[in-house]
Amino acid sequence: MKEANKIVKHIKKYWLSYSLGVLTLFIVDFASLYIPQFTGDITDGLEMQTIGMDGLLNGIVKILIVGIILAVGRFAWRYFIFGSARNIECDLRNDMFAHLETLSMGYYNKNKTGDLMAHFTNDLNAIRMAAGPAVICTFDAVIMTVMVLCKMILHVNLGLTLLAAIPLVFIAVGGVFYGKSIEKRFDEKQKAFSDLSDMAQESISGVRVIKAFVQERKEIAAFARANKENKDKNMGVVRIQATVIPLLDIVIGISSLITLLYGGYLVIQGEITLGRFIAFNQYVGMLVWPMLAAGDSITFISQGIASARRIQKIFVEKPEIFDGEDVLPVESLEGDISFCGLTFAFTEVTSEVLKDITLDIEKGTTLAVLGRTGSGKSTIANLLLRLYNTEPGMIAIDGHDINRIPLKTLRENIAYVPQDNFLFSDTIRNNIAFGTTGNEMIKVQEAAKAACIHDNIIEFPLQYETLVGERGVTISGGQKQRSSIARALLKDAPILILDDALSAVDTNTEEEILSNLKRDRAGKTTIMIAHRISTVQNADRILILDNGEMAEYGSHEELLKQDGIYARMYEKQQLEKQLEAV
Ligand SMILES: Nc1ncnc2c1ncn2[C@@H]1O[C@H](COP(=O)(O)OP(=O)(O)OP(=O)(O)O)[C@@H](O)[C@H]1O
Repeated sequence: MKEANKIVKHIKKYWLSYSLGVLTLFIVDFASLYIPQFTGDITDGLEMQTIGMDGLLNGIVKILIVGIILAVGRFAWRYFIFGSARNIECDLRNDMFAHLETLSMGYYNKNKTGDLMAHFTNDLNAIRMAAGPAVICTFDAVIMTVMVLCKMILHVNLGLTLLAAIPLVFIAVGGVFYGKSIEKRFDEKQKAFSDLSDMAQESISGVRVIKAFVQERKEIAAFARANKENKDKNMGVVRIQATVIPLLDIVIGISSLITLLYGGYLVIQGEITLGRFIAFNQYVGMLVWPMLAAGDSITFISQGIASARRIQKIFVEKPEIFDGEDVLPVESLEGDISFCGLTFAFTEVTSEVLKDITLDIEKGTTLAVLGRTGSGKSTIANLLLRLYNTEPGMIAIDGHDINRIPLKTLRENIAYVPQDNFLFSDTIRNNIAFGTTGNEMIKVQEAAKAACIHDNIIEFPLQYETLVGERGVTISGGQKQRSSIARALLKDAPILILDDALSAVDTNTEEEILSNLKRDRAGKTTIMIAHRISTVQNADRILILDNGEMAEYGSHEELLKQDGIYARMYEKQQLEKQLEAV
């Protein structure tokens, strides 16, 4: 039950609401026992002619009062118990989301989005069922059965009650096997649902690629396979439930027949009155629900445990990147960066992506990073943002080891334009203002102007209030890229990292953005990852990475003199320029 710890913590939080719910449930169950008794008394009174019209009305009023208690009570227990279950589900969902936000990139590299989404839907739903309906079912199955049996013994007959109780033994034994089996099948069902969610999520996100490569049929077939697997696993659960419910009905039916036979015999023998016999049959009827509830209770609890186990796997996941005990009380950064023998591999089993990089980026200067694809350029950006850990002493900012700078300070002092230019499903204005506390229009517009996107935005009918679709599909790739630059510029941090941020703009716009950057970023540090010489040639220092190594390092002029990789790239791109001009 270790898996249920998080849930137990939340159940404790709502103990008062649960207690009120259980108390009203008890009152309802207890009060409902009086209806058969009052009905039996009226029957006996009428048969023996010991009651008249007054007595009959009196009996009916008693039944009515019990009916009102039942109506109010049933509202109250639903409100308290189902309400608590909904609160627990809501709290757990918040906890899960907050926990996921703390997890490092390594976790997201290993886990699929669809799978995580399934935890938020199906698993939390199963936990809610275990925290709500299961509580009622378990209470009814145990307390109601005990109360009904007591009433049967005290009010009617011990022998008859023992006979009626025999099926309960079968149900109790069968329930143990049923619970184990349903838990296993439910786990498989949830896994199939995760895979299906993942498939749907990937296919919808990648729909443009699918269409461009005319792969719709293949995707449809793959989806159908995942969907069938999901259906089959669901059928596994349905089959076992479908077997158990008729079995319960049979057991209950046999029990009713036996009690009818033996009870009828007792009436004929004069050992019990007809009224008691009628009341007894109503009590047997009242045992049907607790028996069914026992089945449901086992189902809900088993499924809840399986889901709690799956969710617990997320909660035990520890963030790899966090502030250590030796964290320094640094609240702001200037932007002096130094790499000292920076060597990095993503995992212990993969090869080194960066090898022995040593250089300084002084505050207020611009470093450009060039290199073939896969040479490690973006990795440098990831390491500066501490999305992955580096060994102590390899990266320092303002003389502080990066691992000792508080994460909040580090990331607040770096503005970053990622390569994928992710935009949220929100207005352009809010997207640009994402990294700041307000969304003051003047500031948003200034940043948009510096990123050369303002003129495009004001052409949209809703201008800055234009909604950007999921992943920014309603605006062009270049516009998305420049909106992303504007977002970073508005943050106005001491360090700016542009990861291939000018790849989708024409050379004129590129020139304009670069000159705006020079003006706005004076005195601040900029790291510019690029593929084009035109983007980097005015940078103070240029680093050429080759297979993770520092192949060349210097200013534009120095690198041209070296007549190496950079000089060749320059010549090639000059040639291309001339050809374009022709
Ligand atoms: N999360 C990761 N796990 C393992 N390896 C990774 C991961 N991310 C990148 N790599 C590998 O690290 C190497 C460097 O990747 P990086 O993204 O830094 O290259 P890049 O120079 O920025 O390339 P590009 O110009 O194509 O953006 C590549 O070989 C890549 O496959």
